[in-house]
Amino acid sequence: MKSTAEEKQHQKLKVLGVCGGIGQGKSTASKLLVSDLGCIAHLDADSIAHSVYSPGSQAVKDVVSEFGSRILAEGTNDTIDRKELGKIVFAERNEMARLEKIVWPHVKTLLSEKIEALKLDWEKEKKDDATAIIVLEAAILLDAGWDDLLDGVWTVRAPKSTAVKRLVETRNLAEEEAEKRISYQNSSRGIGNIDAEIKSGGITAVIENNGTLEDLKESLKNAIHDPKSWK
Ligand SMILES: CC(C)(COP(=O)(O)OP(=O)(O)OC[C@H]1O[C@@H](n2cnc3c(N)ncnc32)[C@H](O)[C@@H]1O)[C@@H](O)C(=O)NCCC(=O)NCCS
Ligand SMILES: Nc1ncnc2c1ncn2[C@@H]1O[C@H](COP(=O)(O)OP(=O)(O)OP(=O)(O)O)[C@@H](O)[C@H]1O
Repeated sequence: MKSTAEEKQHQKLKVLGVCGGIGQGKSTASKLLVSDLGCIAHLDADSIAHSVYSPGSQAVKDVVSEFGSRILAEGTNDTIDRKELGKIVFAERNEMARLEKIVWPHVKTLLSEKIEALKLDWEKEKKDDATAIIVLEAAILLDAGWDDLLDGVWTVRAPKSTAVKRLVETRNLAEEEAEKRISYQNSSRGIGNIDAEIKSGGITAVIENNGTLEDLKESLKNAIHDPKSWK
């Protein structure tokens, strides 16, 4: 018979952070983890960040007071035009840092609430499921300091040439634009400095994504079952 401690360990619901640069495959990996590998939910930080900009919210007021009314959608005084805001912040790192300072705390609050709600639902169902995992996909999760929410942090990695090819083929981006977007994220933790993050324990597994979707699925499956992939 299992001891109570063993049982608890067995039933623990884990939160897995998936990071990686644009076009490397973090979204594909996160979806596979749920559709094929038994994880129970996929939270996407990009969409959660978008929901922070709901018209009239405190975040919108704070962003407008920082960047001015030029980032409001035409004819409104409470709705952010994300494309306009993007033009400013993607062009200049310091501008993005100002935005992140406002937005990231709101995103973290929403994330924590969503994770708590999923945990409560799972506890109620009392499934004896050793691989009950919530997946949080976020390119910037280490920079944002969300690792305290996580039981493991995996980075999905593909060679730059593969990522550029995939972005050109599937997102209709010009090659130069794809390269520019990849370079933009190179200074993010867990994207441009993977070896140092592995050494310091910031990243607990690297998922190579240079093959087929079946290869990616196999790597993810191995990582789920490898204790070294978890904190
Ligand atoms: C600048 C904003 C308004 C542009 O919105 P838009 O809908 O046009 O683009 P989207 O959000 O889809 O982002 C496009 C790509 O850039 C990446 N990206 C977005 N913000 C950042 C960032 N701070 N650092 C690095 N990459 C980023 C996204 O992961 C995505 O791959 C929006 O990206 C934003 O609010 N960014 C700041 C908040 C943030 O860091 N979000 C990322 C996850 S929380
Ligand atoms: N192993 C693979 N084989 C074939 N295509 C792939 C593979 N992995 C990812 N792709 C494709 O490459 C493109 C980029 O992948 P994905 O959207 O998962 O990247 P991402 O890291 O989430 O990027 P972003 O930061 O923009 O969200 C997608 O169109 C996806 O279908």
